[in-house]
Amino acid sequence: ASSTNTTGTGVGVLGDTKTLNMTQSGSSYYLQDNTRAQGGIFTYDAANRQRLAGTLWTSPDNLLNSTYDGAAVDAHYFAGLTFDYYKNVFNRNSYDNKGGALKSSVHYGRNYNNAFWNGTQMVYGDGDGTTFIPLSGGIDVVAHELTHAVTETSSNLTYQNESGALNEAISDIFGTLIEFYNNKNPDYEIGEDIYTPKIAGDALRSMSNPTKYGDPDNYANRYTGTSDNGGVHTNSGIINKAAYLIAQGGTAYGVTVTGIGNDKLAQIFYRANTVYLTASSTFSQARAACVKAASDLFGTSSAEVTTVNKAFDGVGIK
Ligand SMILES: O=C(O)[C@H](CCc1ccccc1)CC1(C(=O)N[C@@H](Cc2c[nH]c3ccccc23)C(=O)O)CCCC1
Ligand SMILES: [Ca+2]
Ligand SMILES: [Ca+2]
Ligand SMILES: [Ca+2]
Ligand SMILES: [Zn+2]
Repeated sequence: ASSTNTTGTGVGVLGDTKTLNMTQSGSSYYLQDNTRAQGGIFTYDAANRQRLAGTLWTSPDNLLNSTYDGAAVDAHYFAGLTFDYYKNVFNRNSYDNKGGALKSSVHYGRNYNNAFWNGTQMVYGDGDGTTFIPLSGGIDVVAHELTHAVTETSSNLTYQNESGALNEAISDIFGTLIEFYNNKNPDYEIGEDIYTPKIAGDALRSMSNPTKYGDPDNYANRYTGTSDNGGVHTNSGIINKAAYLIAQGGTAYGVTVTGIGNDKLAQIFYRANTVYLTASSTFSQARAACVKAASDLFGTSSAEVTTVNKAFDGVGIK
C-alpha cells in the first residue's frame, strides 16, 4: 500500500499537546515527517534495549497520548522545530545542508540517564525518574544533539580538550537559541525541563553563570585533566559565558560588555562554525573566528566586533 502524509496529535513528556507530521499506510500510522528534509524525519522506538535504531514508531491511530508515547512525541516534534530553525534562520537544509534524513531513537536502554548523537542519529534515554525524565522532553537537549550533527558537517571540531569544549558550547548555544526560537520559558540554562523532576529551578549547566554548577567561567580556571575527553562539558562553560555576554551583556572579571542580542549571537557563531573554525581550533582561535565573523557581518569597527572582543576578554581568552 502506498503511504500518505498526514498529521497526528501527541502529548509530550511534560503533558503538553502538539501536532505531529506523520505518514499513514494501511491501518498504521508512523512517526515519519516527509514535509521538511528531503530525506525525511524519523523517530524510532528502541524499546528499552541498546540496539539502534529500533523500530520506526508505529501506531494504530494518529493520537499519541500515552505516557510511553511522550518521549517519541517530543523527539519528533523538537527535531522538526530544530530543522525549521536552521532552514528559516540560516537557510540550512537539514543538519548536512543537503536535506539529510534526521533520525531519533527514544526509550534507549533501561533508566538511561543521558542522550547522544552517535554520528548517525540522535538517541534519548528515559532517565531513572529521579535524575532525569525522558531527555527528549527538553527542547534545548534535542537541539543540542542535532547541533552536534551540524558541527560535524561544518567545523567538525574534534571532541576533546579545547576543540571539544568549543563543540560542546556550540551545541549549548544553539540548544538555547532554538529554545528561544520556540519561545516557551526560554532561558540560558541547559536541560532544566528534564533534570531532577523533584527539584525545581536547577539545570545541568548554566550559560549565564557556569560556576552555579561547578563549571568555569574564565580561562584561568579551566579544567586540564583527562576525564570527559578533557572536560568538554566543563570547559564549555567558558565559551558559554562569552556567548551569554555577547547576547545579554554584563560585567565579568572587571570587563563590561554591551549585549547585542540573540540574533546577532546566532549569526556570529553560525558563521564561525561554518566558515572559520576547523577540527583543531583552540579557544584563542575561536575568539579570532568570532571576531572575523562579526567583522564580515557588521564591519571591522562595529559595536558588534567590540562586544565580541570584550566578551572574550571577560572570560580571559586572548
Ligand atoms: O550530547 C552530549 O554532549 C551528551 C552526550 C554524552 C554521551 C556521549 C557519548 C556516549 C554517551 C553519552 C549528552 C548531554 C550532556 O550534556 N551530558 C553530560 C551531562 C550528563 C548527562 N547525564 C549524565 C550522567 C552522568 C554524568 C554526566 C551526565 C555528560 O554526558 O557529561 C547533552 C545535553 C544533555 C545530555
Ligand atoms: Ca527553559
Ligand atoms: Ca534551557
Ligand atoms: Ca529539576
Ligand atoms: Zn554535547
